[in-house]
Amino acid sequence: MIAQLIGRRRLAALVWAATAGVGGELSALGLTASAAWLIARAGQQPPLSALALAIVGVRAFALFRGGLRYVERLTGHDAALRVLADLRVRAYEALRRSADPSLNETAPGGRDADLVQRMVADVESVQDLLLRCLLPTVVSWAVGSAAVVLSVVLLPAAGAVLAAGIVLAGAALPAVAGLASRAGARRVAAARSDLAVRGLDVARGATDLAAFDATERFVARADEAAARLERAERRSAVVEATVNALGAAVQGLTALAVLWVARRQGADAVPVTVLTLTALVAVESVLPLADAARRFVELRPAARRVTALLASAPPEPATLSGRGARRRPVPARPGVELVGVRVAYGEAVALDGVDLRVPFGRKVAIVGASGAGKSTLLGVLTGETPARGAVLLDGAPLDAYDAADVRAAVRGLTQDAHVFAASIRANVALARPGASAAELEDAARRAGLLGWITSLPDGWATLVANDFLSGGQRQRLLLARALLADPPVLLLDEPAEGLDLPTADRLVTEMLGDERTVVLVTHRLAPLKAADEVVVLDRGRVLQRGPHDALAAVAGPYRDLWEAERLHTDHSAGVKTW
Ligand SMILES: Nc1ncnc2c1ncn2[C@@H]1O[C@H](COP(=O)(O)OP(=O)(O)OP(=O)(O)O)[C@@H](O)[C@H]1O
Repeated sequence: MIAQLIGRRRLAALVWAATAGVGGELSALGLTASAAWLIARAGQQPPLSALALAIVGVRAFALFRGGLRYVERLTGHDAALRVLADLRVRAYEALRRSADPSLNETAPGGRDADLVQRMVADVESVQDLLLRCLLPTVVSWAVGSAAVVLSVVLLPAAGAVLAAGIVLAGAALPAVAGLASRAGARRVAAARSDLAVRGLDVARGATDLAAFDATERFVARADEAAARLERAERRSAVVEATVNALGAAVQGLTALAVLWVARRQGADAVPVTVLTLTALVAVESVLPLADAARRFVELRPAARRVTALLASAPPEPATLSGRGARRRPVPARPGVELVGVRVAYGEAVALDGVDLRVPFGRKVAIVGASGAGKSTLLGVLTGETPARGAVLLDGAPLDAYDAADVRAAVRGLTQDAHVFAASIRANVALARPGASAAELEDAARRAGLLGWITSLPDGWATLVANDFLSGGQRQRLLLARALLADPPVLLLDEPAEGLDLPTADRLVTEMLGDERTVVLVTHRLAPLKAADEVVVLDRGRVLQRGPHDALAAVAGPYRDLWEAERLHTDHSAGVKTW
């Protein structure tokens, strides 16, 4: 897993960093051992010349320790950042290929912003995996082993004791820390998500809670979740502190045991001092492994997700995007077509064998109950929603074109369109940044928005955001943006949502009078007399298709919907006039 994340190009840089790290820590060990030898030997008052080598050794080790630790930090961070930079590109490419409907028809799900965000966080966490898990593990084990070898050379029995201490502190404790951390992290994550959900309920539903006198009850629920989180975090902290304390105890006991064994074996004061202090430093050098194990447990799921993403992305077909690949230009008046299109989100099937042929200039309305698959169908036409079956633009699959050209040709007002916290002008002009004032005004007028804009004190410069607008204003602003983009195939998902019925019907009728191709999703049927074809979807399947009048004339789901709408409209009109 780690080798796949690092990639062969950066392996050498990491090996350098690990070598510098091992060198730095071995110098620290050497410094302790030579200083211990120097102090113990000096106590025996030998001639100064007998200490000369040790004095040079202490100085050299001190210099090497500082220098090599610096080199390790520098090369380690440099290597980790380079690995990260490579990984970002590889992950992005893999994400793009996985989400490209033309390349991967088996993994529908769309480019979900949350998923992308999580993937960014996952990739970032690889840096910690290298710097806080991989390098410390290599360095700690190298230094621990070197200390054991040195001790065995000086006194085999002391070496055996040190080896036991190192295995305890460097393997057993990290294993316990890792297991405890996994259980603790699970408890904390569950408690944190529970608190987030309950906290959001209180914040977002404040008005409803106040109206139904339920604020206290819901705040108490959130308090309970906060207390649970606190308990879970305290428990994790206790486990962590216990592991740290055990580490310190193992370090002290190992040094004492080495001292005892060395004395019992009748060793001289000098080797006893060297062995004891070496044991102290050697066990200390493996203590960070407990923290590395905890972090590894935290980071492993993210690393697995990144590895799986890199492994799962289909290879880029050379004919489509290889260097110099020639893509078809999108004609000015393209038709669109779906053949046997199927989209599934896990077990749930959103579209099931849908065929739809829309020659240029045709106006098609998609109707059906909530969840029937209408928005999914629009997503498939733009190429945003991966699908099985064929999605054709001017008779050729979408992957025969540049993705940007497809986006420019087939677009409009979709359900996930967003109003940015910016001026009205910036929001509308997003579709065509170079648009003239006249073009902006024309789009706003057609969307029924111009009157409102000119009535505002700051006009086009008025700052807006998703939350500041009424449903109807928001929809018209997004429609103005879609109209300014002026695509040959215009997709409209409930463009008149939030408007009063006469305005809504007028607006939709006007949209259906355009010269371009229009694919419209709507719950309102009255204006569909102006459509060439109405497609009735039910649970992802086409139930009926044909012109409005023909469908309304025969018994079936469309006539039921139409009669229900007429009844409702007549009733509303009656209530109003009465
Ligand atoms: N990103 C998604 N992940 C999982 N399921 C999804 C996703 N998007 C849509 N679905 C499911 O696919 C089905 C079709 O959804 P779609 O949004 O296309 O319906 P719709 O006809 O546009 O509904 P509405 O009229 O309520 O907007 C629904 O069952 C929905 O729950």
